[in-house]
Amino acid sequence: KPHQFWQTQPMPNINEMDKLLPGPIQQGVLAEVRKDPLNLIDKFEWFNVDLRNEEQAQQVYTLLKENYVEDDDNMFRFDYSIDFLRWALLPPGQYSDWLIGVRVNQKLVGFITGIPVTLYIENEQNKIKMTEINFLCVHKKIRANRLAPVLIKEITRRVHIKNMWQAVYTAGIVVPTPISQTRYYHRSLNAKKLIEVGFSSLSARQTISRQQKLYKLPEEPKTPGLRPMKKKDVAQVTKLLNDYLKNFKLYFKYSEEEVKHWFLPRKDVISTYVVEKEQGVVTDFLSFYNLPSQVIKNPKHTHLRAAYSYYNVATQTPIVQLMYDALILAKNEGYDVFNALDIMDNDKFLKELMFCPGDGQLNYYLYNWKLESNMLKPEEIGIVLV
Ligand SMILES: COc1cccc(CC(=N)NC(=O)c2cccnc2OC2CCNCC2)c1
Repeated sequence: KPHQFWQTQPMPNINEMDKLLPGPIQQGVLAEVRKDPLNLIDKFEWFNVDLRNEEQAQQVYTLLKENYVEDDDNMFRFDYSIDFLRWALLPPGQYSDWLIGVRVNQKLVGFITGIPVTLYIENEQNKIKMTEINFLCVHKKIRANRLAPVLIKEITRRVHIKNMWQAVYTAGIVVPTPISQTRYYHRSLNAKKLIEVGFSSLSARQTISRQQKLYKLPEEPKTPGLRPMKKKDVAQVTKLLNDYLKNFKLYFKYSEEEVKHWFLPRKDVISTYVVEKEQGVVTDFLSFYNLPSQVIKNPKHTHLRAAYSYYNVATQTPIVQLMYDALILAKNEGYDVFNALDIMDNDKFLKELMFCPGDGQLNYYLYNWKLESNMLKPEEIGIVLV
């Protein structure tokens, strides 16, 4: 009974793990891809979301705000802003039919998205054009209709039509079959608020003021030459990023166009700071994205302001110092907490900078691909999904 849908999909399962050869699990045949959308139950209809359209963007925003991912104790729910969704879902090369909505009487009740990516898997030779899937959401009131599998099948069809046969995605839940199980960590920036919203709790011997002292940060960053990224830095940041990411077993290669899109600062969406040395040489950069959570029931606060570690490259500055500056910058931008996964080189700073482990995990998935190694260690993962 469990994973009724996922057992039907080309994902490695436990007992056939060793029989599968590395690479695609199923060979896709373009001519066999269904040309028309899957059938929907009566009154439900497909519609391609145009996020540039204010009204449609509002509909997506509201659906997610009220029905998207909550933490395990249902105290917080992600509250992605419209500006954030436009950043995340309108990258260079996006397809207009990969932002898929389902409507009933003009009301949005379901959503799923894909963006085109080129993923390198375990080595430079496995350079695969595929889709990055995200924002699978079904309205709370219609959860029993098995709509999620239909949304997944429909976006799979629209990806197959483009002659792409793999996908990458993450989820807090475990379904067949994670390629890596990463853990998330939190670093307190505003101890008082985290306790007031119930994100952190005090043990018997702890007090709010002791916590505030413990997590106190300097007013200003330490690294000389640290400043917000500008357009003129794009070429150097692209080189730093691509050289760094090839160390990992799962990574994207970025064009300058893509670095412009993903890293140039956007207020309340993405913050990127570079370290500029003499003669304008950029030796390091740090970045974090803004993903607030609605505090579901709290008399005093409606939102938790959270910064999420994005990509950080330290070639001259010690990574601990660079990330300590990231904490100071995030605090000064008004964040309450700084979150990070134990992927890439993050475990080099998590403990030293007093991050605490979260109560869940984030699983990475590859659709229709058997790895050479059964699982990847978190430190072998070089991609961050928003
Ligand atoms: C604090 O408010 C929350 C609201 C909803 C869920 C969670 C727990 C959670 N599931 N956190 C993460 O998945 C997470 C923790 C650290 C870093 N990135 C993360 O997820 C990212 C990447 C995947 N898509 C969601 C955002 C927390």
